[in-house]
Amino acid sequence: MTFKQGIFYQIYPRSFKDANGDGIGDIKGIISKLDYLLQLGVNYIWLSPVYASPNVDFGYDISDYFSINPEYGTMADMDKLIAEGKKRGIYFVMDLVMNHTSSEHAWFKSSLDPNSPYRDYYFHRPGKGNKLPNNWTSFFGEKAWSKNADGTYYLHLFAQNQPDLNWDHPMMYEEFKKIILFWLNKGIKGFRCDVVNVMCKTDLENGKNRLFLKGLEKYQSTPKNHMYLKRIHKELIEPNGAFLVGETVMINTQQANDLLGTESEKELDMMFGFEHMDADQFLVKWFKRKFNPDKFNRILTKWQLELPWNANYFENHDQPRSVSRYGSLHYHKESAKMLSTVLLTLKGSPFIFQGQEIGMTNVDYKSLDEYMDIETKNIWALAKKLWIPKFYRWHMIKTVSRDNARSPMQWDAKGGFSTGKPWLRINHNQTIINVEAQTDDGNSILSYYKRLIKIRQQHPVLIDGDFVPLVIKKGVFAYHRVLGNQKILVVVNMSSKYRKFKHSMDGEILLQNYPPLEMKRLRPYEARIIEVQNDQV
Ligand SMILES: O=C(CO)[C@@H](O)[C@H](O)[C@H](O)CO[C@H]1O[C@H](CO)[C@@H](O)[C@H](O)[C@H]1O
Ligand SMILES: [Ca+2]
Repeated sequence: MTFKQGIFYQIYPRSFKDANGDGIGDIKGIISKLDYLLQLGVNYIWLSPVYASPNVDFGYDISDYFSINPEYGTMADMDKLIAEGKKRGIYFVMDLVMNHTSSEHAWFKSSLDPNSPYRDYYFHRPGKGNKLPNNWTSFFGEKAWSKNADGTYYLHLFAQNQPDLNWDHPMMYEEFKKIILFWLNKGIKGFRCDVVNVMCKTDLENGKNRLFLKGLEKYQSTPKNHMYLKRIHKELIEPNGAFLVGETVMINTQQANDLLGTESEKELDMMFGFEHMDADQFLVKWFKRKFNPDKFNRILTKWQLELPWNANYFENHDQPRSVSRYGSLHYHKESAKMLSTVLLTLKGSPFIFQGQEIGMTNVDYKSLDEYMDIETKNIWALAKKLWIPKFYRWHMIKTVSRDNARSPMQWDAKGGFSTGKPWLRINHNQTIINVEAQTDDGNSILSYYKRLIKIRQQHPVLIDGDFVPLVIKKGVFAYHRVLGNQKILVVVNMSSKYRKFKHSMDGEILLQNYPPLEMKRLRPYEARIIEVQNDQV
């Protein structure tokens, strides 16, 4: 099973399954659900960080890359998880954070001493007069520098507890070589590389004036970044038959192709782009605009046509739930199935985020203290400072907060996630949206995902076929996948209105999310996968 043939499933361990009743998901909980993932048809699990961490950014602030966060279990549990997965033909992709560590990491603690050999593992710099070393701002809407006790400052593109690593330091590659080989030797098959295209800084001079992410041009996909990715892929990944999927922010298709490298000098094997995620925002994600499906589908089509292979996703632990964002709660089942139809028939590796397979929605929290995400709390405070009225601040976090994705998995109607009090409240709609209710219901979203994954595995055209656009109009999105004499037509309606579709839909219907009906019009959020005659060959 190559990464190109596999179905990927992302687990956010803190919210997946709690096995010891402390309200926090853990590795034993994941082991207990491997058969569920096997039945769903999953081949690879991307595991968000389980390393030791003070949890300021819930794992994306790593204090020790060689040990497991005790809340999630032990290294023995991790070895068992990998072994139990292997028994079922399910392999693991670890999350690798190379841009920053936790400020609790031994390297950083030691680096606070100016004479420490670790001093230049980070960017400790003196201020300029009473000013910060430069004007850069962080991804979490703060200044990108924080003060050390000795009056100097250190750089952090994310939270102040996530100091950036200095990849100009000759030891940095050696350190991550040890980390990568440690986990590859444990039998994992690949890495999801966190914000992997911001980790090398050309210099620390002031950045151009821009509303958000001042300094971006100083660290986005720099030449040194490309050099390190080539080296990691050639010296560590290829010799171990592994692969890299990169989280690559703020890039266009040209920059994406550069980050794929070349046949002889590979960098990333695939990556998560963000252009489709930005289709429903003004400037930044906090200012939402009405979802325009045609804009969304034009962006998807561009990436389908301009990249040889994509890592396709509509959800992850940083994004709101797709059925709430791109679908409809009124047509909950139909729209969740429609979105999955596109996700699993686009060219590239499909990534399903935990709970997406049952149509989990954005959370129904009523007050700020129900939210746990540092970025959400930062933005609330920043918006308050900017005099944004309370009703709109509330609208911002309700629609955009990352906690929309992180509420505990809904296994059954009354708390299958944990016997204890969950670390983050479960959505009250677990009474109707849960795995147990959908498992034996042939018409459920879960059953649809299972059939869809089978169809994908049985039709090589859906894996290796060319993507041939046909229609993007008024919410209708249609395209062919073509491989030799195999040809499949995918037609979906991403709107709540009935829509005309004038092209032929003759052929064998492999799957649809509505009962069959001889009709030229598409019903709200309708989706059809049709095997058609390939009259071109
Ligand atoms: O959610 C975002 C900002 O609003 C994204 O830009 C996100 O910060 C960015 O995609 C990087 O995300 C990754 O690195 C972060 C820092 O490690 C971590 O908080 C995210 O969870 C992770 O996916
Ligand atoms: Ca637990």
